[in-house]
This record gives sequence, C-alpha cells and structure tokens, in this order.
Amino acid sequence: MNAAPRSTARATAHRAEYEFAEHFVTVDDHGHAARKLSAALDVVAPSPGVASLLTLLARLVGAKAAVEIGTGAGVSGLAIIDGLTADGILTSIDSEPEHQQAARTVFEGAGIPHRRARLIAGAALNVLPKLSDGAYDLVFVDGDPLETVEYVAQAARLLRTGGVLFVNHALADGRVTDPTNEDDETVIMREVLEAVQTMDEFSGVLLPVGDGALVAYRT
Ligand SMILES: C[S@@+](CC[C@H](N)C(=O)[O-])C[C@H]1O[C@@H](n2cnc3c(N)ncnc32)[C@H](O)[C@@H]1O
Repeated sequence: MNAAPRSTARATAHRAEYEFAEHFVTVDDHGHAARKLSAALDVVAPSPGVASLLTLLARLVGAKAAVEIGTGAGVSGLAIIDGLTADGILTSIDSEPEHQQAARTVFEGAGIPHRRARLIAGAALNVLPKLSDGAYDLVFVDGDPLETVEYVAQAARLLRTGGVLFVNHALADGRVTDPTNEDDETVIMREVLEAVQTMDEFSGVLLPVGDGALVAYRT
C-alpha cells in the first residue's frame, strides 16, 4: 500500500549511506590542498571514496608502476602514490601543463620525490602507445571521457596479468542508467562497460563509488 513512501525512505537512506561511505576515510591536508587547486582550475577531482579505493587497490596488488590518464591537480596521483610500494613510480599523463604544474606543487608539498611521479604533458592517445606492454600494475582512467574506449584498449596492453584497471566516472553522474540519455559521453561509457564485460582480457565489477568506479582485473 505505502510503496511510494517506503521507496522514498529507502532512497534517502541510500543517499545517507553513500555519503557516509564516501567520507569513511578522511582526507588529509595534502589531499585538501590538491582539491582546492582542482577547484581553482575547474578540474573535477575524484571523490574521496574513489581516492581511498585507488590507494587500497594499489596496496592490494603491491603496485610498483602505475599509469594515470588525467593528472588534474594531483588528487588521484596522491592517492595512487600513497598505495604504491616505497620505490613505486606513477606515470601520469595530461594535455594541460597548467594542471600538471599544480600537481607538481601538490606532490612537492607532500614530500614526494620527483623521481616517483613521472608527469608527461601530452595527449593521452599519443603518449600511451609509447609505454611498454605488460609493465604496469595499475591503470587509472580519468582523462577525456570521449576517448575512454581507446584508453581501455591501451590499458589491456599496458597491464601485467593480475594488474588492475580503474575507470572513473563509469556511471557518468547517473546518466548511464538513464535510458533517455543518449549524449556522447554517456553512450561511450555504456560502450566501455560492455567492452570490459565482454573482453577476455578483463574481469570487472562496477562499484557505486563516486559517480561509478569500473574496476577490472587483467586476466
Ligand atoms: C577529470 S580531470 C582528472 C582529475 C584528476 N585525476 C585528479 O585527481 O584531479 C581530467 C583531466 O584530463 C585531462 N585531459 C583531457 N583530455 C585529455 C587528453 N586527450 N589527453 C590527456 N589528458 C587529457 C584534463 O586536462 C584534466 O586535467
């Protein structure tokens, strides 16, 4: 009888649970500094939940080498480096030198030695083919949403067996699950989800963290 109020109550509870989970791990001062710079540069930084999941995954796979597509102002870079082994190196690509300069400032502020963050300025689809096959433990995709299918294909080549692919914004802020939405980014993200589901190279899960985290194991 009261199906509508119950489902509204569940939706409200779900929202509260989501917010609680997102802020379960606290953001430290360096993370706050990076988020402030992101906002100043109009860069969409990954949510705290996404950042903490990145750190966890990097630790779980004992990552020594990671690739990030979309440096931004360094929010995800900080999280990845935090999860790498002590000698681990992040290779991070961004087409905007101004964003990478901000990330550099953030990494320096966090006391991260230069050699641990290889920042490459350039278009991802020009840079990725120059990176070595099977040499990486983690690939984080957070660049141009319209190129995500190509990034995933590159990730399949770059990751070692047992490595992890992480595609950010995999639910595109609720647009992926909206059947009436056919905008380019949404259609491409649906293609990415289908590709990862069907590719022999990946075994993936879709998590409702941030605005969707597609996390896949490289088989
Ligand atoms: C969502 S932001 C990344 C946020 C970042 N991961 C962070 O932690 O703040 C997307 C980034 O991708 C970069 N970008 C957009 N198109 C690109 C391309 N074709 N190649 C490389 N970087 C690109 C943008 O300059 C921007 O910094």
